Amino acid sequence: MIIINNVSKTYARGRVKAVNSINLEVKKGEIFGFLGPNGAGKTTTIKMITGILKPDEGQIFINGINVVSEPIKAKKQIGFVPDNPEIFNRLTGIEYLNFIADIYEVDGKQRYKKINELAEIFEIKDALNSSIGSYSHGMKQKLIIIGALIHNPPVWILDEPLVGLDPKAAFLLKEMMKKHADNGNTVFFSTHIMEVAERLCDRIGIIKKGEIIFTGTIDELRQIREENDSLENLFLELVDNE
Ligand SMILES: Nc1ncnc2c1ncn2[C@@H]1O[C@H](COP(=O)(O)OP(=O)(O)OP(=O)(O)O)[C@@H](O)[C@H]1O
Repeated sequence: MIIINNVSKTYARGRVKAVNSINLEVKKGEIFGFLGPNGAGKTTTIKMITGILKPDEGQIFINGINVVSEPIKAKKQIGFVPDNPEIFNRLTGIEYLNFIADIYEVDGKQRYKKINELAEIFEIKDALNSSIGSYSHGMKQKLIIIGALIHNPPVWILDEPLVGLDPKAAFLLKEMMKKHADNGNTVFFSTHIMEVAERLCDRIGIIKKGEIIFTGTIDELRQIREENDSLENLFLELVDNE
């Protein structure tokens, strides 16, 4: 479960208000899509949820753990896939995964099982002994996803996870996200594409210029957007973005 209470964040010494007093609650068993156009504040919010950035105001709890006051404990709950897969090019895939498994104190048996299972699913087993520098964008992304899930985290946070993945890998990841939520866990992901959210999410939140302008189901969005011009325009913008 993720709780975001009145969270704000500014950049450039307060000149850029990236996130403005947002409130969100994502429950266990739920896939939550965080939607918004470019520059809306999605990545900033995700960086605060994962403890990379500290909110200027407000609090964030992951399964009841305060991200700022108990950062290590909170991070153990989270599997995080960032939007940019630029990672340690000089390591081999398996060195990277072992490094991540060491940080999360995953024992040998579990890491072997998880790496085997996920590398098989994403078809990068044969590449694990090659250096990451030789990987394509999609392969790096798959490696990051495996690394993010190696410690079996209950809460998945994914920043634009489907961008750059081939259709088969995107399908597999979506299936994994559904299964994870069906097992009673939490999945939070950002996207700027309405269609992705429509197909995958139990609920969505829409952020625009740092403010949450809608939370609810896709059906609820359909009902109210006809009466709300600004939401309707944003909806069309997000659909056009595809
Ligand atoms: N390090 C930074 N310094 C100054 N301004 C920043 C910084 N990072 C983000 N911003 C600004 O904060 C706002 C929110 O950016 P953010 O990256 O969170 O949006 P986003 O919704 O993730 O966008 P995108 O879909 O393009 O990734 C934007 O106006 C952006 O220009």
